[in-house]
Amino acid sequence: MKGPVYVALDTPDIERAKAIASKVRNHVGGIKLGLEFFCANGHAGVREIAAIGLPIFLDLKLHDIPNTVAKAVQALRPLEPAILTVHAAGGRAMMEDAKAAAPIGTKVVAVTVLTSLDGEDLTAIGIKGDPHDQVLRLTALAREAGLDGVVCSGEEVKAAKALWRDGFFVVPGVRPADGVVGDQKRVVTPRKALDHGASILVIGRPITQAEDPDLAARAIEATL
Ligand SMILES: O=c1ccn([C@@H]2O[C@H](COP(=O)(O)O)[C@@H](O)[C@H]2O)c(=O)[nH]1
Repeated sequence: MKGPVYVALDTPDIERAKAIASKVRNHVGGIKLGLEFFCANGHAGVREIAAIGLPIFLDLKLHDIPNTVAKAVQALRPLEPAILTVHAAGGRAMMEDAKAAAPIGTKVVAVTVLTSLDGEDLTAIGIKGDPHDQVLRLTALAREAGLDGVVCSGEEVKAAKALWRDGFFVVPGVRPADGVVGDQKRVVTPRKALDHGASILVIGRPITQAEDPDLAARAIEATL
């Protein structure tokens, strides 16, 4: 695998996405495309970015009844993403059906607790316990459902990995030591996320909103 950083290209503007991808391509291991990009550009947009030659992580965080999610994954099959996300909160059957519908080479990973949420946010939506407990509960469920791994913050990845030695761990909410945190609440540095067991790091704004995205990607790479 190339470097562990997947750059999140969160923009509806395909030309901007292509420009950033081309600038940072030698200093990242892959490209993450999420809802903002996909809703604006669809399959054709994903294909254009994939033509740059880096693995594509399609972060659509699918969450619906099992049949609907399975059909959505089937519709995504021609894109053959390297990684695809569903929400673990969709339940075991939904995750099983998503995995069954995915292409053989696609890692299907489950979002546990969004890195933008803290304990208070969980209480507000009726989830007792802290993010750590909930991440471990959903990691165990994702493993039972036959998925490839989970998305969690760098604060939980060590414990999640202890539970699932050969799981694939995606860590967003990653900020360089002096980085702007923004809407993220459970944040660690790239180095710490890797030391604690992350398989890949998802980094968006610290790279994409930097004056020089290539320099920002290089600076992050140098800390790893
Ligand atoms: O729990 C999660 C799951 C996914 N994300 C996504 O990662 C990037 C993070 O972007 P930054 O600009 O580095 O904050 C973004 O695309 C999210 O949709 C996440 O942040 N947390």
